[in-house]
Amino acid sequence: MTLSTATENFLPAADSWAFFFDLDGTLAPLAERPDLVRVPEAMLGRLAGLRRAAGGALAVISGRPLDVLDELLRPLVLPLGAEHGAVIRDAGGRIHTPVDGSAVHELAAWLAGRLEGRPGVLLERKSFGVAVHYRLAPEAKEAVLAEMSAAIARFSQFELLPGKMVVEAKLPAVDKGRALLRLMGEPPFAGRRPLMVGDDTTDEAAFRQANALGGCSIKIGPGASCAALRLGEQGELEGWLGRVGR
Ligand SMILES: O=P(O)(O)OC[C@H]1O[C@H](O[C@H]2O[C@H](CO)[C@@H](O)[C@H](O)[C@H]2O)[C@H](O)[C@@H](O)[C@@H]1O
Repeated sequence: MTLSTATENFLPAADSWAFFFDLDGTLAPLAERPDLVRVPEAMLGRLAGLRRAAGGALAVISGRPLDVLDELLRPLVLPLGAEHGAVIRDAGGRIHTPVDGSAVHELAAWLAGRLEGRPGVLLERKSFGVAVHYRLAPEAKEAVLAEMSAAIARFSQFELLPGKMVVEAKLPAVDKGRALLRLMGEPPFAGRRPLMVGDDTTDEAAFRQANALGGCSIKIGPGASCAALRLGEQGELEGWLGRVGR
């Protein structure tokens, strides 16, 4: 039995599980630039159906900022762990920001100066961190890593988080595992078993947390992972969700 087959056969009951999804590479296919990403209509429909079946126990935990997530998930308004959990919107719509991100403006300005004039390297500013993308300039990977390491040495309240063709600076006190734990502490998530679905190294903390809480985790695509199950590629998720949401 392949791991994908094991996932096919894993159909968590919507009335006793809580569902957590990463966005880029999970709910939406990756794109050349962050602003080109769209969550397909069919996927939005699946999420809406599963949310109904799960009594609202469905959230997105992503590196993206909260306003961007709302835009990408429209018309759905979901509980969110945005910016890797630095910004949490609970099921009641209340926003929690558990960390102090005041140094981020200085960090972003410093990085912008260092990276200026590098073709294909994109700096994405967030409220609690900065992402530097090199998907359009893969040859710049080492230079981006060097600049980000220099940034962390200078702004030591931040740490590096490598992702897919991106290096991020984020606050150490936040990760997707803590975001999942926080959301699981309240209705309608509390008392259920968590399932986390993601595709990237940035999802590993949430996979670990979901497993530790007696739940499960699904990694999309190749690469080492602590996830319990696997889907071969992003395109497989929508069909699988259709079977779970029934
Ligand atoms: O936690 P996620 O929802 O997976 O977000 C992780 C980062 O995703 C975005 O970057 C990634 O997707 C881009 C669009 O497909 C792609 O161009 C880039 O190479 C990927 O790294 C987003 O821009 C970041 O803010 C997120 O942290």
